[in-house]
Amino acid sequence: MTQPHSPSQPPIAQERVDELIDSLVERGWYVGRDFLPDALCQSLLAELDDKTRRDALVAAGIGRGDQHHLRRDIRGDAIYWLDRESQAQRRYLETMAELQQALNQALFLGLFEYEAHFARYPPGSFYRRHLDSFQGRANRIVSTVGYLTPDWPADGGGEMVIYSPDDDREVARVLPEAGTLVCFMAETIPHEVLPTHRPRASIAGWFRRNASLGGLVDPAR
Ligand SMILES: O=C(O)CCC(=O)C(=O)O
Ligand SMILES: [Fe+2]
Repeated sequence: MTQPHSPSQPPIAQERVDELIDSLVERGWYVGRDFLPDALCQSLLAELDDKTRRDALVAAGIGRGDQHHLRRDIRGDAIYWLDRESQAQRRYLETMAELQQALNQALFLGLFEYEAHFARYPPGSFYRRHLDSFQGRANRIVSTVGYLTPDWPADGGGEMVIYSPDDDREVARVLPEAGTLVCFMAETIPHEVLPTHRPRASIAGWFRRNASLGGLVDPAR
């Protein structure tokens, strides 16, 4: 019997990776439904639920380093940075490493690192429109968001809205349904999370290039 994700078997079909790359080139963003395996999403959600019960999540802030501060009027999620401690996390990170390799081969992006956190948005929370690359530190090159909550209803709120970088028009509205992966250029694609009506679980992550500032290597967070 074949294992659902045996190490020799790439978890994502090549056609899906090609589709993602084409869309990034054409539009700067990609939305893939059923991109992530169900069993993987279930394990990751169980892990996030467990961390939530154990109070291991921290309130998310904006900015990094000295500039980091809480702004509940801007974002209301709680996060946990991936630390490779579980099989499910390692599997997710392996999948992203494959994607990183494919992006580098196709687009010469020079991505060399990936950082990601679990995010839980409690009912009523949101993340206002923003770009993912911090000003003056253009080191987050490509963003990814993988959704973990199964059976998300059409009226559940919490959609991710993507805007055109050219004219600010809304170009996509994505239900945060388990298995969906969104990928976009971090420096140019404005996006937001609309207020959610139920607990919303995801993994947000960023492929980075190393940026050094004043001789210091940029810290990851
Ligand atoms: O969860 C999402 O849909 C997007 C989250 C986001 O934009 C972020 O964490 O930067
Ligand atoms: Fe974002």
